Amino acid sequence: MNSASNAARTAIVTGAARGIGRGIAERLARDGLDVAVADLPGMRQELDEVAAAIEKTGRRALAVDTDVTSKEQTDALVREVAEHFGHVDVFVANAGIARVTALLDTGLEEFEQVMAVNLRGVFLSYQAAARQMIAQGTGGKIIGAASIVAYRPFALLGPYSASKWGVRGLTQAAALEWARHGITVNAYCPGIVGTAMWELIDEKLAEAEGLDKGKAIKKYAESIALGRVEEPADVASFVSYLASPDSDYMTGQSVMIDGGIQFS
Ligand SMILES: NC(=O)C1=CN([C@@H]2O[C@H](COP(=O)(O)OP(=O)(O)OC[C@H]3O[C@@H](n4cnc5c(N)ncnc54)[C@H](O)[C@@H]3O)[C@@H](O)[C@H]2O)C=CC1
Ligand SMILES: CC(=O)C(C)=O
Repeated sequence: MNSASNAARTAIVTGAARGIGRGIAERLARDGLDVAVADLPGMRQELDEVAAAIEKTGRRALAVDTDVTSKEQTDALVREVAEHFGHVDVFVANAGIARVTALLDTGLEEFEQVMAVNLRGVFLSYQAAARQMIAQGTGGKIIGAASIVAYRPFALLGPYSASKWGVRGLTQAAALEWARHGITVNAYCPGIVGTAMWELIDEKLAEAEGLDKGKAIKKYAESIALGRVEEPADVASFVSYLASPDSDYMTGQSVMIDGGIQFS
């Protein structure tokens, strides 16, 4: 990697107002990067709190309202960060949504909502980040949010699983095409992380399986070899590696970080 040399390296993290994205943003700041955090306008208060937490580490922060399903907004995010920090070295396309739905009951609108955020959003993010990094001539690190369901589906997460398989494919294609620019592209595949997303999944799965609230996540967590539900910090420490020069010889990979649910 040949990142911008004298200035601090910089990162953009989408879906950073809470959960895994917040964990990644704060971890990258502790690693010494200046970090721009992006999320939907409705998450502005939480996003400002994350920016304040980043500044407490001594690094610079920037909060930008961004809907990653919009090409205009995703391009504007990268442009604003490049103008503010001078360069973009790391882009973490973390934003995602989950919908719990049986395939036969899934309407087209719901299917397209999931694809719009989880796959189109990652495509637009990868594209905007790569264009900036190529223009800089510095190389860079592009990192996407996949999931263990990119390798094996969970019941009632069909469209979500398909979107994450898509992220795996996109990550491989981008890695191939952009290697000559010194850009590596990898994705992380968490398992069962205790965030707002799994609160929603638990509620819906419990409803579908006739279980009490909190019981579905408990049941699924029994398959975790390490015996505990994953935390955002577990994902963030792996993303810290992907964002660092230590991972310079790794590209095109979508790697399980799941406490041992799925062995590859
Ligand atoms: N929680 C889990 O168990 C797992 C999560 N993942 C993936 O990790 C990523 C983060 O997940 P969590 O933190 O658990 O979810 P979360 O629901 O807690 O946070 C997701 C964030 O993304 C933001 N977001 C949603 N749509 C957006 C859009 N169109 N534009 C910009 N931001 C948007 C939300 O406002 C929220 O702040 C997602 O891509 C998810 O699919 C993957 C595997 C497991
Ligand atoms: C939300 C998600 O990706 C899983 C595997 O739970």
